[in-house]
Amino acid sequence: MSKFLIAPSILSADFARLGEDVDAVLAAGADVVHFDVMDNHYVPNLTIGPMVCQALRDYGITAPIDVHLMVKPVDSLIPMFAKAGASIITFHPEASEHIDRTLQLIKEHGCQAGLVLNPATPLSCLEYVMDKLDVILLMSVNPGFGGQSFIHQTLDKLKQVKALINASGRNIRLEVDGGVNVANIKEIAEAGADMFVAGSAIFNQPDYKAVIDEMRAELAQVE
Ligand SMILES: O=C(CO)[C@H](O)[C@H](O)COP(=O)(O)O
Repeated sequence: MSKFLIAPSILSADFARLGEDVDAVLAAGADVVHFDVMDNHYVPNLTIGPMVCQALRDYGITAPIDVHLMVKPVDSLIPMFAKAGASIITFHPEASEHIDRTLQLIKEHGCQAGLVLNPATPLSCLEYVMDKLDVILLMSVNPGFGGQSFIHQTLDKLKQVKALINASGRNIRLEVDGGVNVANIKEIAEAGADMFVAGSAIFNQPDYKAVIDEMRAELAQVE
């Protein structure tokens, strides 16, 4: 398997036929299902919860499901998502009263744990918890909606986080989410990302395989 993971955001999938659409994007070569959970409180939009995650598992989806919690508070949803089949659970530090406790809770429930940093969230929130992180997700748009443009300053932030990961000596995935597409994925990988969330760039095209193949071709130039 490539060291780079492509994680289509189902925020841009066809919710009326979600199982089928997720199946199609995995058959087209995606590695991970990115599952955006919004509560109309932490972010100004409302999406899906643990029942939909369970429904995807019941439908037969076996790929890792990467649950991105854009909710506040977060802790009560963690056991529910773990039970519903989440593989990775990430949350925003601003949404948890006790970041260390929330990370531990995710791990106690058998999932990989990660923090999500909004474009203006400082890197200081990573201090003291690097040892508990499996994933660091940098938002390259402000969270809440698909189809926004990539915020260019994220490239510098990626480089800084990559240096922190290298210094920690730990195997932490560096994920990026928002405005990722065929034209910029190479530059994002060069800045240090190894997991790429893309919603509209994939689901808004008729041929998912063609887009994912193009993304892989760009990434192959970095590997
Ligand atoms: O978390 C998100 C928004 O909060 C989405 O995952 C993200 O924006 C992906 O959508 P797109 O690739 O269309 O930008």
